[in-house]
Amino acid sequence: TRTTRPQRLLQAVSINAVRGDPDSVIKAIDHFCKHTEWAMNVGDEKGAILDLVVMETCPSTVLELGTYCGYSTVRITRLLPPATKLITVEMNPEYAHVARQVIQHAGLQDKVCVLEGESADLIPKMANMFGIQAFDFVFLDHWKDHYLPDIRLLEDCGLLAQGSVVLADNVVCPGAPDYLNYVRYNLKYSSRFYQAHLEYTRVLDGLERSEYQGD
Ligand SMILES: O=C(NCCO)c1cc(-c2ccc(F)cc2)cc(O)c1O
Ligand SMILES: [Mg+2]
Repeated sequence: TRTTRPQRLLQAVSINAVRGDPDSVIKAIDHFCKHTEWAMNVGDEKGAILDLVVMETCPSTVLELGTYCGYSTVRITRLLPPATKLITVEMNPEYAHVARQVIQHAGLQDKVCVLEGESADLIPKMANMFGIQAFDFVFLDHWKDHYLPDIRLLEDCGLLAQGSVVLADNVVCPGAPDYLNYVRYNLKYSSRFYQAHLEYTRVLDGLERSEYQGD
């Protein structure tokens, strides 16, 4: 096929969503994925849980690993107060390019920084790049075998503080068993599981919310 799935998703947004309206961008993507073509966005069911966790955290600093087409970036950023910044990391340049356009269609480009590159390379540079101490909220949605090494790297770089909340997608499907074992049995975290389904399907999946207890 000439176009890619992210490009077809972006076209659905540009045709069906109202410029500057994040909720219409979210609805357009969910409609596209339910009726035209499945795509690996967090989706509406898990997205509603994501919304609740973001709202109860009221974060000032947010990190997302795994932007894809920017669906969860828009979901999170639409809930943040004006002064807040969200940093999202995507290693696939084509995904990053589509995500920037989706985020712009939602009118949220001034609150988001899309970083292209490997999370392991970028995490150690973030404190200096953005003048931040710790992240209040982290959303893990990138390669599932990178969840564990990256949360350890965030700890080692001092980017998690007491009360920091880490929410991980897909802990059942595709699964992140080593990550789950770490956050559930490590006293540095208080973890809980939110049962849900793989986006746009009836396959079981879920989110794991892990609160850092401090050093
Ligand atoms: O790999 C994923 N994300 C990182 C990509 O840069 C990912 C995959 C899937 C999925 C795929 C294929 C299947 F059969 C089941 C699940 C779902 C997701 O929510 C995801 O985030
Ligand atoms: Mg996911």
